[in-house]
Amino acid sequence: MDKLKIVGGNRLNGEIPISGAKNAALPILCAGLLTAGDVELSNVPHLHDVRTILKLLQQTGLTVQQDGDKVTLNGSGINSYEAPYELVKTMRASILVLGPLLARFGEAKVSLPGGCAIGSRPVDQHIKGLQQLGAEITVEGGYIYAKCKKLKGARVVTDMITVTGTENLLMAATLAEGETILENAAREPEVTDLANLLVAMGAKISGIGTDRLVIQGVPELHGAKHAVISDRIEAGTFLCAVAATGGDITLTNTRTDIFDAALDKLREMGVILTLGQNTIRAQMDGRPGPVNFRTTEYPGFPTDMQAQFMAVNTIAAGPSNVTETIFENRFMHVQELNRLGARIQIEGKTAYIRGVDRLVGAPVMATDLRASACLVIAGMAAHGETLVDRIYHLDRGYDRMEVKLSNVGANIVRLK
Ligand SMILES: CC(=O)N[C@H]1[C@@H](OP(=O)(O)OP(=O)(O)OC[C@H]2O[C@@H](n3ccc(=O)[nH]c3=O)[C@H](O)[C@@H]2O)O[C@H](CO)[C@@H](O)[C@@H]1O
Ligand SMILES: C=C(OP(=O)(O)O)C(=O)O
Repeated sequence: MDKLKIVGGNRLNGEIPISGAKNAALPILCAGLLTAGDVELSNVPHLHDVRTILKLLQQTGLTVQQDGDKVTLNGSGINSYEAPYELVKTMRASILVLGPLLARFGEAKVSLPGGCAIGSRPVDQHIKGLQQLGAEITVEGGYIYAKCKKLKGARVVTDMITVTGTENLLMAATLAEGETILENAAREPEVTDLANLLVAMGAKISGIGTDRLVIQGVPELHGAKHAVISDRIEAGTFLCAVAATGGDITLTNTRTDIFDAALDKLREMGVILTLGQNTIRAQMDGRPGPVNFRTTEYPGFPTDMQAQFMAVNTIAAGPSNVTETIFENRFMHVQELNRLGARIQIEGKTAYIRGVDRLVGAPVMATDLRASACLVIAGMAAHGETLVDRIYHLDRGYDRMEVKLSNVGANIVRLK
C-alpha cells in the first residue's frame, strides 16, 4: 500500500497548475448516459475516482475515448442499466448514474452506496425526488431498483440541500415530460457546471446557480463539448499548504470567483492573495493567525476544506474553533493531528484548537480524502519526518499531489 514520506520545514515557491474538479467531472461524465451523441470533455482530472466512474460507465455499454485530459463519451450502444456493488462501494458518486439511466431507458439497478468514514450519507432524497417524478422504486438486497414508462415533471422540495441529489434529479428532469421545479437545490459551482453542460446538450434549464432550478423536459439530448470547471478544493488545499509552510506560490488554471469564503479566511490567517484572471498568487510569512469558521452549503465555507484549514489552525498564534454542520463524523483527522503534537478537543460538532509553536513528525493514517490532504499539510509544517499511510484516499481526489508539491519545493515522496 502506497505511503507518503514528508520531511517538514520547507517553504513553498513556484507555480502549481490546478486540475479539473472531481466533483464536477463525476456528474458530468454520468451525463454522457443521457444522449446517443458524442460528449467531448476537456480538463478532466487524472483521478482514481474518474477511472472508477469510467469503468462503471463502460459496463453499461457507453464508449470512452481518452487522450490526456480529454475524454469523449458515446452513449449510442448502452445495453446495461446496472451499477454493481463492487464499484459503488469504492465511490459513492456512482449513485449519479441512477437519474440518467432511469430518464433515458426507463430502468436502473444501482447498489446502495452505504455510509463512509465521514458519516452515514443516505440517498433517501435522490429516491424521494425520482419517485415524485413518477419512478417506481424498490430497495432490496442492497440495491435500488427503479423503473418508469416516462418520467413526468413535478415540483420537488428536498428535505435538505444535497449536491449529488440535486445533480441526479436535474439530469433526470432534462428528459422528463413537462416542467420540473427543484426547490432547495444545491448552488455549488459544480452543480452549475453540470447544468451548463446539460444546456449545451439541448436541455432547457433556468435558475442555474440559484436554489430553484426550473427544467422543461425535452424528448432527447444531443452531444456537446465542455471544459470541466477548475477544482476549487484542490486550489484551496494548496493555499492552506502555503499558509502553513510560508512561501510564495501562484496557482494557474484556477478560478477566483467560486471560493470567497475560503479566500477570506486565508486573508484572515495573514496570507497575501493577489487574484489574476485565472491565477491566484499567495504570499505568506510568519505564523498564521487563528480562524474560526463553520461549514455550510455554498456559498458558505465548504466542508471539503474543513480539515485542511484545521491543519493550519493547529500551528496558529492563538486558539480557534471549527464547527462541522454538514457531516456528522468529519473529524477523523483530529486524532491524527494530535499524534503530530496538535492540541485539539472535540465537543459535539465543534473542534477547539489551541495553536502550538510546532508540530513534530510521526507516522499517521489517512482516513478519508480531505483528512489525507490535512495530514500532508501538517506533515509539511512539522519538524522531522511524517509518514502518511493509506493514501489511496488521497488518490481518489487529488491529481498527483506529491508531484505538484515537490515541484514547488516540498520534501515529499511516494513510497510504493
Ligand atoms: C461527489 C460530490 O460531489 N461529493 C460532494 C457532495 O457529496 P454528497 O452529494 O454526497 O453530499 P450531500 O450534499 O448530498 O450531503 C449533505 C448532507 O445531506 C445528507 N443527505 C444527503 C442526501 C440524501 O438523500 N439524504 C441525506 O440525508 C448527507 O448525509 C449530508 O449530511 O457534497 C458534499 C457536501 O458539499 C461534499 O462534501 C462532497 O465532496
Ligand atoms: C467527500 C468527498 O467526496 P465524495 O462525496 O466523493 O466522498 C470530498 O470530495 O471531499
